[in-house]
Amino acid sequence: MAAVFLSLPSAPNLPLTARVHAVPRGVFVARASARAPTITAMSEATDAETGGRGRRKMPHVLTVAGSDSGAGAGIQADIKACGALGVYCSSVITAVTAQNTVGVQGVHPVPEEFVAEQLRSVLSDMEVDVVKTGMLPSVGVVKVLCHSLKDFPVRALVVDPVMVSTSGDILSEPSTLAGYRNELFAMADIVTPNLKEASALLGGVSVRTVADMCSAAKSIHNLGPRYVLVKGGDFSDSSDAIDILFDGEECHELYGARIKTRNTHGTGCTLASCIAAELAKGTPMLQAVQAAKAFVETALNYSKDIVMGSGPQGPFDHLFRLKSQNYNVGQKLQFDANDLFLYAVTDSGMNKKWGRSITDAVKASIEGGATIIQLREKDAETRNFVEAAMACMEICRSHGVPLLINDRVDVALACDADGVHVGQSDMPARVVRRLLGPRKIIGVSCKTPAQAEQAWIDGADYIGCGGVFPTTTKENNLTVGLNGLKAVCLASKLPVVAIGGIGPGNARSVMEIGVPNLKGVAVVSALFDRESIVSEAQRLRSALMDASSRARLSV
Ligand SMILES: Nc1ncnc2c1ncn2[C@@H]1O[C@H](COP(=O)(O)OP(=O)(O)OP(=O)(O)O)[C@@H](O)[C@H]1O
Ligand SMILES: Cc1ncc(CO)c(N)n1
Ligand SMILES: [Mg+2]
Repeated sequence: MAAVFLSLPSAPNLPLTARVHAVPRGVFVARASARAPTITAMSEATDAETGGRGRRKMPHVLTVAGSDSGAGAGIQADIKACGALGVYCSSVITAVTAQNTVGVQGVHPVPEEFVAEQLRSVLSDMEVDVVKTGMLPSVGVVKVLCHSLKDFPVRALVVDPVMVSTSGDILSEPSTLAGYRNELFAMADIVTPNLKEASALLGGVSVRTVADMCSAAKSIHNLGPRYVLVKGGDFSDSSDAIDILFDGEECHELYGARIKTRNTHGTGCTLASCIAAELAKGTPMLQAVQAAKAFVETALNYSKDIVMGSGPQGPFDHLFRLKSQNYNVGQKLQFDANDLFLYAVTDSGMNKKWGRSITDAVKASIEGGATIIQLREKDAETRNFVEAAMACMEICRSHGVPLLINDRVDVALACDADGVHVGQSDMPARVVRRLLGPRKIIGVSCKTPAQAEQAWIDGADYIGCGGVFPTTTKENNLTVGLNGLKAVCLASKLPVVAIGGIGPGNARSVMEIGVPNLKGVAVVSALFDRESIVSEAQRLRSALMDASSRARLSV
């Protein structure tokens, strides 16, 4: 039983007022069959209460974990991480620890029956989407949790098999290992051991290299979870933070920058909570893991100089976005791939030829229907480019059209653009991601399936594929043709925009290659090397609309 389970959990409000312990189990077991009708009934009631404005469901993660008095890890990290990602987090506490930056001074497990009671309270009432587990101090608690999840299924289960703190203190009985291996893992969508935990789960095998991580991930996958993420935070002599994700078929090497800081207490709890939060929002697993990793890296970077406590491992600040303009202002919550529909790439040479300012070119392309703009200024002075980019940003924001900058991450940062587009010889997308943070849009030009796979691993949001047809805009540009475009689309999970020699006359033939992730066409000369940008954009738009309505009709 891998994915835990599609139906949204819910049950009627139970009379849970001021009781201490022991609620009869049978009451809760019986709820399962009443689940679907209950949701409808609750929606109607709440619609009436909100005066018809509709019911807003908040994504909800339940963390089942231990309390860390120092609040860097455990329940406290989980609540902060979910909160930072806009997700509600309820908490079932399995143990209370006395803990600080020096280590763990004491552990006080919560009685198993009371863990069960907390689980019933939350799961029976509060529409949990995803359960995330952290410190489960005994095999008894693992069993209690498995029972609860069978009674109250949720959409996904994230298991962080916490065993030992970084300070070396034991956080779960050795017998818990058997509970994980024999019961909980089979219900898990993802399990996230660190190097030592991966080794312990496999009877002490050595996990010291990336190849070891990959084979450990495969062996743990045999215990039942759908995905395994072996975390490499403990590879402290590497300049990268490398994690390995095994999806049942392939091992993906996920690279991030290793932040030089002592403030890494709770990275594992935070990572697993962010994965859970993203899954609760509906993000697919692979992207959820990437977003979580980017969050940890950005939080560590923001917090690297914080001084708290005298011990070797300090906490970091999960709520950095509330405090830092860099990580917050004007950011899109999620990239909308449909924005790639009519993608206008400005060209400084062409603007010069037609005597246009870059802002006039941008205004006209938006007026004609462009859905995203990229500024490609190969020969502008930096100061002029930044000024023009700021002016274009204002125009684009006021029309709700995203603006990307070609190649120049510094210019994108300076004008707070929505993102950057890079080619194969520009800065690697994963470095761009590190500089721009998790929420900006990153596009990568790719000609081959291998480049497309790398773009995804590096955390890109979309692929630009071409030149599809021969073009004069780029010298010595290899043409991939419609077949090359199709091969890249089929090989990638990312949305693709086609580029190179495309205009109103051939846009339809491009869109008709019939792959769902081809989202639009990007054009340079078809708009900017023409007398009227507005009317050329309109012609192109109607050719694209025509192609998409035909595609819909033929489905
Ligand atoms: N210094 C660092 N810079 C960047 N990323 C890091 C760093 N340390 C850890 N990470 C990342 O944090 C995530 C958690 O990995 P880690 O191996 O630290 O987990 P853990 O040992 O379970 O953490 P903890 O037990 O301290 O909560 C991984 O994605 C890892 O790559
Ligand atoms: C309560 C708790 N959970 C997890 C960890 C692992 O970081 C910790 N140190 N403390
Ligand atoms: Mg851990």
